[in-house]
Amino acid sequence: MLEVSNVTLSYGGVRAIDDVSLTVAKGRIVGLIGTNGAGKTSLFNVISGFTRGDKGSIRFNGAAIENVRPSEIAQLGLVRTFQTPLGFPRMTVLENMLVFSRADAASRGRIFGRSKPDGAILEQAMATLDEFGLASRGNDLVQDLAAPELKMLEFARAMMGDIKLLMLDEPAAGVNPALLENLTSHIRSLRDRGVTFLVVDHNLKFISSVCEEIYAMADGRVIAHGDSADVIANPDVIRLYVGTGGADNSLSKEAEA
Ligand SMILES: Nc1ncnc2c1ncn2[C@@H]1O[C@H](COP(=O)(O)OP(=O)(O)OP(=O)(O)O)[C@@H](O)[C@H]1O
Repeated sequence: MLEVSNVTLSYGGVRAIDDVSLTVAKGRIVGLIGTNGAGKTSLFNVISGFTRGDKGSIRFNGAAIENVRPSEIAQLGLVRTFQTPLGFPRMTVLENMLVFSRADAASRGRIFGRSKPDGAILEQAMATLDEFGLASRGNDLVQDLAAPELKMLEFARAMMGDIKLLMLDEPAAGVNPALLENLTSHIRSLRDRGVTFLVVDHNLKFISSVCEEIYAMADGRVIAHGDSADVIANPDVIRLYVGTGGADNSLSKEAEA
């Protein structure tokens, strides 16, 4: 579904991505780990079109997307979230859902000062909010949401389009254990409904429990790839995390277990 081949990106003298190749097969939940500055977000930015790589190719369902704009990439069904959830803080939760809907402006209705939103779109938005525990927040302003609710909204909003591949950037950051379980079950159920995932996170316990396959990056390069359990137990990966005291240290504990 997603094929990243030999992608390189430099910021001045810093090589943020150094000849990275990565594949995400349809229906998989793939993790991407690495300590701070490893190049994970830069890679997300290049895949989703927000940053143009210096070299390399990216194909999504067979189509070359390395020179395609983010909005067009999203329309192809490749959607990403951000470390800091984006949104329209002075609009309501429901309006934010409608903005992200794939429907045309007329169907999205009153957010553009026109008629009421199309019933089917509204129904989809309400059902999705309900699924993500935000049903009672529909009429509240996004600026009044608590951080975990904002995370859930970002996830819910992404579901308003016809998503094929969802790239999650640190979904577990700042999320309490109960919500994390909730998030994990959302990811699994969406996968069962046909969504493929690429997930970046520092919480290795979360990543290794939700992902079947992991890529590990360091200094812009892929240093390990394989089944989650194998990558978590990989000596280079352990050295990286133990050496920096990075992430939540669950890596070393899991590897020892
Ligand atoms: N806009 C930028 N300008 C200059 N350097 C940048 C820029 N964005 C990233 N970098 C550098 O590129 C390297 C990779 O950064 P990146 O944010 O992709 O890493 P990361 O693995 O996502 O880290 P984190 O886990 O902290 O988010 C780092 O050395 C970083 O300082």
